[in-house]
Amino acid sequence: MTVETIAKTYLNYINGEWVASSNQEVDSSISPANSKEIVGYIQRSTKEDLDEAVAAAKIAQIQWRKLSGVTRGDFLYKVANVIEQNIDDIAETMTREMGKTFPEAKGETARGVAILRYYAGEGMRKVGDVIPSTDADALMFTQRAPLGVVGVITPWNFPVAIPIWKMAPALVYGNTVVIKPAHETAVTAAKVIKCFAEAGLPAGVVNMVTGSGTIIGQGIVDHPDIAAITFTGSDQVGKAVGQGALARGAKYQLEMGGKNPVIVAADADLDLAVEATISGGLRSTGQKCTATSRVIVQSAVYEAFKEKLVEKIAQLKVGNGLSGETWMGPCASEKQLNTVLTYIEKGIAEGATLLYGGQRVVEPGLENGFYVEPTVFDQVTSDMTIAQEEIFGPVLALIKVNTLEEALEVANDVKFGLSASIFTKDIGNMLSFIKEMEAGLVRINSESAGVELQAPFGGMKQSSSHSREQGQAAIEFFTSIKTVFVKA
Ligand SMILES: NC(=O)C1=CN([C@@H]2O[C@H](COP(=O)(O)OP(=O)(O)OC[C@H]3O[C@@H](n4cnc5c(N)ncnc54)[C@H](O)[C@@H]3O)[C@@H](O)[C@H]2O)C=CC1
Ligand SMILES: O=C(O)CCC(=O)C(=O)O
Repeated sequence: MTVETIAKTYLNYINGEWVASSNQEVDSSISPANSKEIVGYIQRSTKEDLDEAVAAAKIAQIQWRKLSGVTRGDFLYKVANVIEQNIDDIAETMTREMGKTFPEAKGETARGVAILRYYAGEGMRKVGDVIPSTDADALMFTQRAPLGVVGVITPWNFPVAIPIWKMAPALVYGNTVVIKPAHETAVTAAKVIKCFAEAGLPAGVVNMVTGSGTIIGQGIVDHPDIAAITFTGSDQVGKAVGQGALARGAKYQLEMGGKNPVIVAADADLDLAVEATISGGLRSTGQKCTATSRVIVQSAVYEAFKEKLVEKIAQLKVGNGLSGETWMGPCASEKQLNTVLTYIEKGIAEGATLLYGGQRVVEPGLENGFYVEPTVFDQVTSDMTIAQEEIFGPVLALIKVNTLEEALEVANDVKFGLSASIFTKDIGNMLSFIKEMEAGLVRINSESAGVELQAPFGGMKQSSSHSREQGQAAIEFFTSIKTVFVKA
């Protein structure tokens, strides 16, 4: 039976008003824990809706940029407070809509609050430098100017934190925003945008248009009045977004895939390494761009590590993320489940040994959800598809190496370079890893996932557009530098 009675319809937010799409069409957002459950109806918007949102953002920017950073920051403090008041509802919606467990969803929402407060404070920090001029009578300094309207295109895996870590800096530096959230998590996004509305932001400063990637996402890429685009999502779409933006001279920032390794050195604390591999690889059902997916283990401890890993994984409870007993929820969508199952089949076909899991979970109560077992492959080699491509699911590939040099070679043998971690007690190993590892985040004795909001976040190689988000790094994308020369 389809549970439709509680499903509400969520509207676009344009110029301070909640409005239906111009074609009156909606899509249902279903729960991955039970595909019969409709979480809500969301607008299947048109190019005209996007045009309206961009026009509103463009007009609103004229006044918004004139406010002081402190005043803009004050609005963000208010948004943070409203989200905090609604944290349980937002987190529960996130769990119902994309499947991650309620504690993870609540943690992510709290992280959104902290990000807002961080960037609210940013409104009081310096926005330029004084630089000595060769002319002793002149004053030369830099000033940060906003870009204009920023288009924000976000994925479903962090439906609260990612929109906020893009919107908060965009706003505090004087830009206005049009966001197109992932369609899979548009109800959660609408609840977040409602908090921006309740905080009293002026009309047009934040606008949300839901819809397909090909119409609304592509519309943002092509729109002449959108000055900059910030994107997180797949490698393939990200590259197309970058090309489209470049073609019309818009600024762009891309965060895309990862194929993150953990190296377990012969001297590692194996219990710690096992915990971190499980947490980094399987939390959020492996659907993080920072998730651990390759586990590169020195031969001296390979068998012992493997045994401990499988023993712990066997204890993980898969189920509905709203149940207190659940450790791992479903994949976020049927498409994602099928992607994961296809990669598992490829792993087997290419000769890896399936050590644990590998099956869809269809036990009573879960048969209508997109559940898959946590999965471990043994005897993986670096050339296999499961060791090269981003799976975005709870699949770990164990790779045996003899030396640390070999471990680093394998760790770097992918096109991505987002996050990497090593477990070792040896300072020499740590220093080699920090120096040689081609990744934007290198972590010692800690899992590959988990980003601190006050530090730069982004990848090397093909994981990003070589830019960084979050912390102080955000100012580089969301502003332009003016060099000012004043001669009295
Ligand atoms: N790095 C990350 O955090 C993420 C990576 N992924 C990877 O991507 C794979 C596919 O997931 P999807 O949700 O399909 O990612 P996607 O890249 O298709 O979607 C990300 C965002 O881009 C939008 N989009 C789609 N087509 C577009 C276009 N032509 N122009 C502009 N925007 C467009 C989507 O509507 C969504 O808002 C996953 O299996 C995973 O490997 C997915 C989500 C997040
Ligand atoms: O590891 C994290 O907390 C952030 C991951 C992330 O940014 C992503 O998956 O898109």
